[in-house]
Amino acid sequence: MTDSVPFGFNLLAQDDTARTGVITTPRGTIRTPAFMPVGTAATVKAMYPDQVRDLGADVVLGNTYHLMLRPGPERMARLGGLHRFMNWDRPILTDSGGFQVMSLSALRKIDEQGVTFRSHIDGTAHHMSPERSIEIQGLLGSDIQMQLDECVRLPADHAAIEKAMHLSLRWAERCRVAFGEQPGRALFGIVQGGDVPALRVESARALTDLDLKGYAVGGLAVGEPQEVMFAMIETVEPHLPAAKPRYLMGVGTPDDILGAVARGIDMFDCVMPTRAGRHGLAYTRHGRVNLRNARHAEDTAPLDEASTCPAARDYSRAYLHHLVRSNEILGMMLLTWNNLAYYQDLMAGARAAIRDGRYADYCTSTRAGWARSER
Ligand SMILES: CNc1nc2c(CC[C@H]3O[C@@H](OC)[C@H](O)[C@@H]3O)c3nc(N)[nH]c(=O)c3cc2[nH]1
Repeated sequence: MTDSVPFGFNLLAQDDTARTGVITTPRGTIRTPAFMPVGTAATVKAMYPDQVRDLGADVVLGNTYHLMLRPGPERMARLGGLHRFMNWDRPILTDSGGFQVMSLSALRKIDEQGVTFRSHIDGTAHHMSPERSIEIQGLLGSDIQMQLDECVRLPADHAAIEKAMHLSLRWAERCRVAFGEQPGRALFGIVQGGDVPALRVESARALTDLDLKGYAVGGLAVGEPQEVMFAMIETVEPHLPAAKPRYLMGVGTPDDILGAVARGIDMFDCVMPTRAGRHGLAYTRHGRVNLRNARHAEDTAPLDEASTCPAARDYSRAYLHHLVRSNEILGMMLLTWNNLAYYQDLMAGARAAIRDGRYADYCTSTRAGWARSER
């Protein structure tokens, strides 16, 4: 990887508040709006890396919390870093680990210094400070690194949301110092503030003053209704620099993504397409299809004969139903492949529609296709 190519973002077109652009990194470009397949433990589950690339993904996610516990950051560095480890030579974005500590580990504590927790794998005690999170992401070789933050589950009281947002701001500053100057890599801040508009604006403005290379909207997709999520994006968007990428963490369904793109978001990650694939659920142009359902038992039609993805085009629903009912590994592989291909097709369609100034029509026709669902 060369640092000759600085991290950058070029806005190509806008359609109302929706944007399309290109993020440049030393390991390749990222077309936005972008969906980033989740590769938590150094693998996009049930997928080969070249399949992930071929279906159109420009970037995948790794996860600091999981990788710091296994195989460990120093070992990963000795092995040449995460890209070589997982045979993915394009950009990788890593989350900072705070969210997983709160959702996965036992016996955790948050204080000014950082998070203290016990591994959900072997119960060993760990401490992660903002500085250590940045050090770990550097040892992994991450191209886009996230600040350590405190994400509050909703609903929550105003005091708890404010306290976590202010702590996250102090941690953003410490991450910026620890990250230093790395031209080819990016540190993103994470806007917090729960469902309180004033706190959201305060967080966005303070992070913008740090002049980071990108901004995530965090603290959402944590149990709030979609309209609250959209309202918070609308609140924050005007206070984020237009020239920097915006990343909505952990989102979401195809409908969430269309709505968030319309409100100015550029990057998404979500376990939905991969996790649903492992549970027999297919995302298609015609809506969601539950292949476990007996009505597919003799349906010789594929999921989508018009798809370029072999998993959607070359296998009957009857066969997929059989694989899912038999809990066969190939069922998880084919449905994961189909779902990630569908998400990438959805993003490619959105990018083209924004370029052509017809994004509203694209959303209407895409949603109409889902309504014809449950074939
Ligand atoms: C699902 N909803 C949701 N996920 C979220 C994640 C994890 C995404 C990360 O969690 C992992 O997926 C579960 C992936 O590896 C991804 O990188 C968040 N991470 C941080 N640091 N801060 C947040 O405010 C935050 C909010 C989220 N809301």
